[in-house]
Amino acid sequence: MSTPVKESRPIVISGPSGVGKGTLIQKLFEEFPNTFAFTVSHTTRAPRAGEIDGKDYFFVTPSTFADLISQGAFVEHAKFGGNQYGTSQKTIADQTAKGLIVVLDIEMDGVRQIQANPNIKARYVFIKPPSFEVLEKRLRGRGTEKDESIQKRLAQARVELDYAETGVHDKIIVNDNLQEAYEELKKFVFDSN
Ligand SMILES: Nc1ncnc2c1ncn2[C@@H]1O[C@H](COP(=O)(O)OP(=O)(O)OP(=O)(O)O)[C@@H](O)[C@H]1O
Repeated sequence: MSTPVKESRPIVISGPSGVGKGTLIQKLFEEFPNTFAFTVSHTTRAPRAGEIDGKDYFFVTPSTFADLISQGAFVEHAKFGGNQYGTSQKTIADQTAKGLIVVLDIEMDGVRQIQANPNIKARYVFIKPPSFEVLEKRLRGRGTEKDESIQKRLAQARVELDYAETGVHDKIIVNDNLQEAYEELKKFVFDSN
């Protein structure tokens, strides 16, 4: 079922690794399968078990990634946890042209770059953990990262949380109770302009 929306500006969802962005976005897509669209990011990181090239990410080598940067293909690209991630201008334009609302799940440097890009008029949501301790617990509980990667993500999380304090996002949602956070996200997506 598709739901009428007031506008089709892309929604940029950011927040520290492990805070629950993927979980919230998945719920939104499940409830409204014909309203939203993902853009498939490019990354130099290795696929996790079950991830499919071209669906979850375009998995590329560092050299291909560098070529795409020099061609100006990305609206944002960033290095995180030793790997590079980028969103192409084309993937956003293609989905918006279909009448879908693009949902972007990106981290802080990417948010900054999109905010500086006059061609993209997005709305910005920050997902915040109830506490740093809870964030660490979720990240460990997910079981996808080695300890070194968890430490990197937690260090980056502090920087992300400080950035959110500067008031650059349109909406900040604390993901404590998942259902409540999801309701807040839906309200923002469908109600505000
Ligand atoms: N409100 C919540 N309460 C308890 N656990 C949660 C909540 N939201 C998400 N989780 C759990 O926390 C873990 C991290 O969630 P998720 O993978 O969605 O994070 P993420 O922000 O997408 O991380 P990354 O940026 O690394 O992809 C998952 O195991 C998820 O099930």
